[in-house]
Amino acid sequence: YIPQYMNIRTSQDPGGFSPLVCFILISANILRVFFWFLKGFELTLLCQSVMMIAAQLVLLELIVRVQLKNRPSKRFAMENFWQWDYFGEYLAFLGLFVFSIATVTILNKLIFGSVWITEAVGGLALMIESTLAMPQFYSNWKAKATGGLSSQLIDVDEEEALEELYVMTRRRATMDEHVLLAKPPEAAKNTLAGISLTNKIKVKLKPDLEVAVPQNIGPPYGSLEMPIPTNAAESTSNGFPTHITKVCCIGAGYVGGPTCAVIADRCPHIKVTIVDISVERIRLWNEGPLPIYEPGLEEVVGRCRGRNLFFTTDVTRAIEEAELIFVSVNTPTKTSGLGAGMAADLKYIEAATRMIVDASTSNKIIVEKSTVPCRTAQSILTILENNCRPNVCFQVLSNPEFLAEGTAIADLQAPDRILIGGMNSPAGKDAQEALVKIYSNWVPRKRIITTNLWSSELSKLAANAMLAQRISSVNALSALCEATGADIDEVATAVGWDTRIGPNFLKAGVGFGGSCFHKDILNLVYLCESLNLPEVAHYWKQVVDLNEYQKTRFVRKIISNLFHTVSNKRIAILGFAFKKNTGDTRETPALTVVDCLLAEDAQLSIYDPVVSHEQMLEDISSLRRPNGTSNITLNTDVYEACKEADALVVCTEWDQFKTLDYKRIYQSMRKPAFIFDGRLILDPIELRQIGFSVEIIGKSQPITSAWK
Ligand SMILES: NC(=O)c1ccc[n+]([C@@H]2O[C@H](COP(=O)([O-])OP(=O)(O)OC[C@H]3O[C@@H](n4cnc5c(N)ncnc54)[C@H](O)[C@@H]3O)[C@@H](O)[C@H]2O)c1
Ligand SMILES: O=c1ccn([C@@H]2O[C@H](COP(=O)(O)OP(=O)(O)O[C@H]3O[C@H](CO)[C@@H](O)[C@H](O)[C@H]3O)[C@@H](O)[C@H]2O)c(=O)[nH]1
Repeated sequence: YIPQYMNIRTSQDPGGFSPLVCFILISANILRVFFWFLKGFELTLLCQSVMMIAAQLVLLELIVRVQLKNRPSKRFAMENFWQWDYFGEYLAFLGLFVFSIATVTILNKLIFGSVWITEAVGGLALMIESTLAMPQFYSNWKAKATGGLSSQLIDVDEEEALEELYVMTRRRATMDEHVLLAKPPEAAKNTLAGISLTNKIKVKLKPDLEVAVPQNIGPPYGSLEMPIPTNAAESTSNGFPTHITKVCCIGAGYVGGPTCAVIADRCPHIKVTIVDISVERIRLWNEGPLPIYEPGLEEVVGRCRGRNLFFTTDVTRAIEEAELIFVSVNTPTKTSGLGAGMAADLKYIEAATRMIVDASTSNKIIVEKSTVPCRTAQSILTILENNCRPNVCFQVLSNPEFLAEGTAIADLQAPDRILIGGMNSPAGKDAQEALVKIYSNWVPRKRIITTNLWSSELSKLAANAMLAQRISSVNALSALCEATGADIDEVATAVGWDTRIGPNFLKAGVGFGGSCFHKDILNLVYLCESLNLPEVAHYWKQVVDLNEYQKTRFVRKIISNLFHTVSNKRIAILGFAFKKNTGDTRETPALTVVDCLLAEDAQLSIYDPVVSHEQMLEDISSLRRPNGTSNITLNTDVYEACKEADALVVCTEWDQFKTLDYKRIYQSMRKPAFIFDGRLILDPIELRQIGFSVEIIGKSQPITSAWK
């Protein structure tokens, strides 16, 4: 119980350890002590009982003190048995217990002399002690993990367990079930113990096994008292700090905000300052509501803001004091000039670089977080070299970000890998090592990959291109499924079971959206063209072309099913974000659907649970349709959006669309009532039974035959 005590004291969280264990051991041993008076057994065993009572009282006192901080108060009453707030209340109960047993013992010793009463006291002690595993078993069974048991108690290999936790977290994240590793590393170790124990008793892990990581875990770890070092960081002979204590991030967007908030959360010893030129964005980061919607982000920011995480527009000061600077500004596709519509616009990268060099009076490590064309680091270095103050040096690293929106926090807390590219020089290696050390605070070392600069830059574009290529491949097959009668979900499952292919990222749909895939592939295509590799450029261009085809193919399907005209028909668009669990609408396929339907004179009512109406209006206005937004109604209630509609079109896979009351919706619609599922989330059989005419991407009408 000493490791148990130490764990609880360090994490200030009893985790899954049940205080009922203390109750059982104290009461059983009190009975044993009295049993000794009645039937004197060996003195050593009596000593053991006394020591156990003392040890459990010490442990209980700590648990009671810690748990009061983490949960609502519970009054001293029987219905709250052994969950009371104060240690004195437990002592009062135990006093009463001792008094009762003492009375029985004295009466038996002096008056009754019954062997039965003697044996009953001893037997009761044994019976109570034999239930020892029950409370812990119950609490671990409820949590589906053995959190609360110290790893020493159950003897697990923590390295191995950490890897298992990683794999499970990743698996759940890819299953789109949001997982928050909101626990401090120390407490997470308790969770790990549970996973290994589960393996030990050879229970096969279920894919949906709960990783016992409650989202709200009470006080932040890395306590508020932890000082933020003000002294200069340690430097190497190359003049670059190896232990970073102050980090700045330029760009408080979808990447900069969450990434650096997680760094601050996981590294309480590092001061993280996020800067942006947008005064409004910084105001929202400081005052809320946060400028971006990302599950779990509020909790992370809430834990660190004002402690070691700061948001400011004072760019110069933040750069000046930082030892390492992430550049996380936007790199959109160029809209005019050379490479318009294809090449990445690097004006924000250049502006940020010039801001850095102007404000720097000491050596700094610059980290490219933004997605950039291969060899951008060279341009950054050249600008820095030509403008730096005397005796000020820079190192440039490439550290692309692989988070996906909607699961950003889980992705950042348990990344598949961290990629760090750097120069192959002693100073370059030192700079890489400094960044490796930051990530090592929560990412296993073997998942941190170091490469040369250009490999790292290109790997980011390559990863996105290959992910998007999978979606375009499955979407191409979905057209074939509709033509042949095959079912794309069944095909994708069958194909994905091949371990060489794997099951992830094979969901057919209305086409991929988001700020990255489209722009990054075009960026890659432009790079190939500029390097005189037209065949390679053509190959990747097909991924984007097929995506455009898929979006318009879906709209054609809608129009042809609605008797080749949607003029003045009311169509409900369900979902406007580019994917679920985000409010981001950049490159959302919903906008293409809206655009095409407006071109056909349809009346659209749009509903999205997260995207703001202002954002939708801004996006739709950018289409510059002759009627503007007059054919659009924006709804805050999904049932209102569907009322009197001729058709529903699912554009985003929000979970709530799976459980709507479709009978009620059907009754409120014009007939025949159509549903077009662009995300393959609805049950066609159930909907057809209600009366809907259902069209789903990659699925054709069921086979008809006289034989049932
Ligand atoms: N969004 C994603 O999911 C994602 C994932 C991985 C990588 N990326 C890449 O990360 C980069 C950033 O993407 P994002 O989605 O966070 O963009 P974003 O538009 O949300 O944020 C960029 C921020 O940078 C600020 N900015 C621009 N120039 C600045 C300057 N000179 N000084 C201070 N602030 C400045 C902007 O005001 C904006 O707030 C892009 O290169 C993108 O391709 C994005
Ligand atoms: O099987 C799938 C998976 C995704 N999508 C669609 O693809 C788009 C992109 O989805 P996702 O990749 O999950 O989100 P992003 O936030 O765009 O993340 C991608 O782009 C980021 C920016 O570069 C990278 O960091 C991530 O690794 C990469 O997944 C969305 O419209 C999804 O609906 C599908 O249609 N089918």
